[in-house]
Amino acid sequence: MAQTSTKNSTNSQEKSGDSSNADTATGAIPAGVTPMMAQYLEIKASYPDSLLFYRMGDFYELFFEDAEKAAAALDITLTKRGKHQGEDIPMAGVPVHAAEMYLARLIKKSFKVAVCEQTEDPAEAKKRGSKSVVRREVVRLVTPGTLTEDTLLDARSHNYLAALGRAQKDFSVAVCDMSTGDFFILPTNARRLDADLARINPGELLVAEGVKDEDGLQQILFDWRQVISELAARSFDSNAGKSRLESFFDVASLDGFADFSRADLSAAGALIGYIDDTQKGQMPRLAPPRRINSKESMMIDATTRNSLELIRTQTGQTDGSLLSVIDRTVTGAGARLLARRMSAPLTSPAKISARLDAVQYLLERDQLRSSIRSSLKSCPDLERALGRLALGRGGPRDLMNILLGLETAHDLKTLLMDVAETLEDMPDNLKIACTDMGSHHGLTDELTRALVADPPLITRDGNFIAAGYNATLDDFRVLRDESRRLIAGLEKDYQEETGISALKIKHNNVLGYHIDIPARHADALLQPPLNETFIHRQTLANNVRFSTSALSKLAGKISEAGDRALALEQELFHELCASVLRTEGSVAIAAAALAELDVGAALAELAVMEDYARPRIDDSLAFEISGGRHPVVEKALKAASDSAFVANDCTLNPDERLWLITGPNMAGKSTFLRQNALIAILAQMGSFVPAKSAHIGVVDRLFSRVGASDDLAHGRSTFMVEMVETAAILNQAGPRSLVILDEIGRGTATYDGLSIAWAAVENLHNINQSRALFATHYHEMTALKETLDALSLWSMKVREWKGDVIFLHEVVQGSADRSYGIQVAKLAGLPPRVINRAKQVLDALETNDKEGNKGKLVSDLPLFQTVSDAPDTAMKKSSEVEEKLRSINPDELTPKEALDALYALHAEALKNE
Ligand SMILES: Nc1ncnc2c1ncn2[C@@H]1O[C@H](COP(=O)(O)OP(=O)(O)OP(=O)(O)O)[C@@H](O)[C@H]1O
Repeated sequence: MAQTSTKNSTNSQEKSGDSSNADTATGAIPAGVTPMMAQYLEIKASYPDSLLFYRMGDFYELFFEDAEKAAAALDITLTKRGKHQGEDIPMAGVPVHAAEMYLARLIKKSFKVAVCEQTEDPAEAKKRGSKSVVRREVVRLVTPGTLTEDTLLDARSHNYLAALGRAQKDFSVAVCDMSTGDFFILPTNARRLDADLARINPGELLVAEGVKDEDGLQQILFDWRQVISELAARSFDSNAGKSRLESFFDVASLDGFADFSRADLSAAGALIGYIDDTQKGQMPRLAPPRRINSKESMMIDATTRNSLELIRTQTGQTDGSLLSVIDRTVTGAGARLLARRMSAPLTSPAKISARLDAVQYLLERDQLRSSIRSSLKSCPDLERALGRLALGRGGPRDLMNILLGLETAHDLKTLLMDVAETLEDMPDNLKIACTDMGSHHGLTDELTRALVADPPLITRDGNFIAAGYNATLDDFRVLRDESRRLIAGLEKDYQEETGISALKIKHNNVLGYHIDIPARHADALLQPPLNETFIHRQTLANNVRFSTSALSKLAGKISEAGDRALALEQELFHELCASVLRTEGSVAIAAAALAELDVGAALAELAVMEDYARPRIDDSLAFEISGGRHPVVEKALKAASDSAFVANDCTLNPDERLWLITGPNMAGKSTFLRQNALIAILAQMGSFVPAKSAHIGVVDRLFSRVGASDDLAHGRSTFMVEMVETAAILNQAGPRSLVILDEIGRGTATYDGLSIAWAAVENLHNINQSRALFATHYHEMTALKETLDALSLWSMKVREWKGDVIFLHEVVQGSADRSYGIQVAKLAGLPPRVINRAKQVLDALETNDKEGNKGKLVSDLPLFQTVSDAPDTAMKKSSEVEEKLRSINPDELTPKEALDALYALHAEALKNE
């Protein structure tokens, strides 16, 4: 709803919108500018790139260009408010109580919003003079990477703020999630940067001014242009960064955390500086920075992630991605951890096995797994509640969430310890989780005593501290409640005294407590003797209102008791927050342990429900998948109750590490290629895999190029995109890599395409020596078998039946003899005329090819020959139907005969299909 009113504005001068030249706290004002507008312009000048939400009473108002942008983005009314230098001031406004919703929409559209609040009481401003303006300050800059509110965030994914630092040739990306406190630093280099950014997938990326236009970086950063915020180069100074980190973590040296490079310090310093700027000094809780060695995880570049549809599909949906299909987590934190693991599969067999051990343990214990999952289901988001409390944006419900989360941790720890004979029986990761869930009795006891069962979201109205927790609060409340009882008594007394049983004591915001009687009884109270007690306040159409000194006294007591109770509750709230934050480190560790358990139990559940097997991961170069399946395609087939998914083996051992796969379109090549890449990712992230068995020598880099499309934003054609991506693979892949290539060279002339594909396979085989799957339509390439030892030929099995093709989706040894392109085109519904013509062309091409006489083709197949000389049967038949139709005279037919004729024609038409 459009909101344009300025009701409840706080200061008469602000409302007037006149062009007085009065002085303000902000200094001299140019002629024709109101004091309020002068204040606005001064604040706005510091935030040129943000929309300024300027607080006016119950509204945030936007002016000038900001108003125009916000009105268009939010679909709210654009109106005018006063004049500035003779021109109307465009204005739009949003109510404060609904501001979060509007903020969410603006942030989604990549705006930044500076929230400017009134920071003094209007009464104070008035003391400075009737024309003074209420002091206002920007209290927060809301940007895509600095969100903490549940309403602005997706519970199941991280929202990362990242900063790209650099020192000479070294790069580093510092990353944090302000809502959870996660903080890590990823050293990288120009070659890995693309993959590392894709792994992080930041909601906002901070870079130094000008960096995004530099050669080499331009291409990589182009994909992130929507989320880039440019900062002055000095924000990335590594010395300043070091000091900032030391002061943020309150340490004399950072050595205790890790050995940070200059690039790390540059990135992390810019990140902390930006948080400080946007949060106006109200800093979030951040875990000490972990320095991650990117070699510890499988390198997967942006194109590969995109083509494999890991977290999102190529159209940007979460539904239909690998993550959506395997995610059985029951908490937001668990879902975020699972996504993190999928984004960065491990490369250490020992660490992978440790994760798999935990999954297996929970897989073998149905009862334990189900108890863990049902207890986690009702567990609130401990990490985010803690994050909000640390930022001073939390409320009583967040305290309750901390309590419930810690109680769940305690229950789960007990559950796990009960099941295991000794702690030693448990796999290491679960043992660590048990320890991490810790013991927080002191805090949970305190919170249990302090909080009511269902506390409100915010502290404003009080009533969240339980009775019995604080004696003084209890006293205030008794007083408050007692006074209420006294009001009821007073009402009764006055009814008796006046003889008016309709007399009521009511409360409203204008008069406070007052006596309300129907107008017909009013006279008695307006005359002696009652008018000595009852003081007239207000006459309405049907009611008259009075006050008395006794009532005013009582009201004063009530309000005082209420105010004091509220103030005390707020104080207690801050004390409780402080207690939580004193142990924030261990609460955060417990939260992480809960997420770990959720992921372990979810992957175990997945393995049981979907019949996944535990993969064997080691340092060899093996890749042996037996009975592998594609989890997403399998699910889609199940949902459509279509035919069952056909499982396939894949063995890329050193002596046959490159599979060349031929077969028609639609036969399942892409599915097969992708499923093997997905199995490698699932295995190395520590999940069981959709296969009968899997033995994988750790894959350090995964490359996938499956189908390309135009990249208009980059100004690249399909073929160019394909070549850029292929170049990246051939330049970077090594023996530990897994490469998936589908139909390289398709986008250009046949012989060019074939030559490129040919050379690419030779390079993969001889130079890269990677484990690779290469699908192609070029049957000529099967000749490579003669020269490349480790290449083996495979094809997709199909069966021909009455001229149609049936896909068996089975990968079999050998090469395909034909493409079946025309049969597939027929299945796709190309008109029979075109299919028949294509068959003719194909026959002619094949004959001429055999005779080595391509030039003859054009003369054999003049353009319109088919239509004139050899009208295709389908066309001829439809003429017969037409002729029959023409011979019918509808006027002469009985209804029965008409129906019979219709059936006959229909049957004829079917025959012609
Ligand atoms: N193993 C399988 N079992 C059952 N159905 C399958 C299997 N593999 C693929 N399919 C089905 O066949 C369809 C086509 O598969 P896919 O896209 O992999 O074929 P393709 O050979 O790569 O075709 P194109 O060359 O046109 O891309 C899939 O959408 C799926 O419905």
